[in-house]
Amino acid sequence: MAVVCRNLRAFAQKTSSLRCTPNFLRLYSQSKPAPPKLVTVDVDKAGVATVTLDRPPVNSLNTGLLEELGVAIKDLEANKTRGIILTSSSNSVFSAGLDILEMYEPKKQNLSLFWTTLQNTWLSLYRTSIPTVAAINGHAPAGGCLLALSCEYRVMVGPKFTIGLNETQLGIVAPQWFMICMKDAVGRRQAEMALTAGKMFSTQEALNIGLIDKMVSNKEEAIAEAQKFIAQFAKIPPLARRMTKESIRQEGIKYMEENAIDDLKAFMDLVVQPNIQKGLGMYLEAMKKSK
Ligand SMILES: CCCCCCCCCCC/C=C/C(=O)SCCNC(=O)CCNC(=O)[C@H](O)C(C)(C)COP(=O)(O)OP(=O)(O)OC[C@H]1O[C@@H](n2cnc3c(N)ncnc32)[C@H](O)[C@@H]1OP(=O)(O)O
Repeated sequence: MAVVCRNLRAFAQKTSSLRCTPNFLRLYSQSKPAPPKLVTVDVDKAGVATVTLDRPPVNSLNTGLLEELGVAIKDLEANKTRGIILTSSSNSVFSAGLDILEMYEPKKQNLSLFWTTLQNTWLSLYRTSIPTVAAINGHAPAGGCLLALSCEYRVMVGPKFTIGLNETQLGIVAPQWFMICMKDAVGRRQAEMALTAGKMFSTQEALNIGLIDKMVSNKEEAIAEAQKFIAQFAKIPPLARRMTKESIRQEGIKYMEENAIDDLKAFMDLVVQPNIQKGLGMYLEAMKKSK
């Protein structure tokens, strides 16, 4: 027993002295790599932040990405950033929308956290006082379109990408707050037509109905247009701007503040339905087969 204790003491001394050596730090950092960041933030000299979704291959929105995006927006607000440009690290997809794997055969707790994180991050983006622009450099279906719609201005790379709230095509109904965002951008009539058909718009079609504000031919141009949009606010008194944005977006903000719990319950009840689970499984299979 005494020998065991002595050995343990020797080992403890050895490891505690090892703890600070470069070798130990190297070994420790090798065994515990930091998880890759799913959202990166670059602030330029003018104080404008480019927030890049970076979850290959398609930036599907899982809890981790949504959480990071929410934290990034809060940090940028605290740092008085002059503008946010939301874009993607992919060359062909802005975001594929909600991560279907978060909804397929889920644990109740995870599902609830997923939806609550989506609600909170959406509200942070939708109501932030910072000017926001989506530089949409790829396809933006469903939840991807929602993120773009939550910004104040949308510049999209064309002509080959598509955007829209396609939920009815998947046999589901877009939540009310998704619909409010579409109405905000294109008006009630166009929103009704787009949503009931679950239409995915080409870049040119999206421009025609006001779903996007500008079509450009590459990401660099999209970022330049976004910077131009943000620059105009340098001359506008910030309090007046903030209050106007908050006021004009009142319907969506109020909806979420008053209905978050009911919205969560409706989502949780729906997703666990056997027919929805079966549909999600088939959808995932179909996506794999279409490769
Ligand atoms: C169907 C949802 C029912 C849920 C019921 C609850 C209802 C409440 C929620 C209502 C609101 C829902 C909002 C949503 O956002 S639902 C998600 C809708 N999104 C889509 O339908 C987009 C699907 N994806 C695509 O169309 C294409 O992937 C895309 C055009 C974006 C890109 O095409 P590309 O050819 O470049 O890439 P692949 O299709 O080969 O995909 C690569 C891999 O990524 C996987 N993938 C794609 N999209 C998703 C996704 N949304 N979630 C999870 N995984 C996704 C795809 O399977 C490939 O995986 P593998 O490499 O493993 O095969």
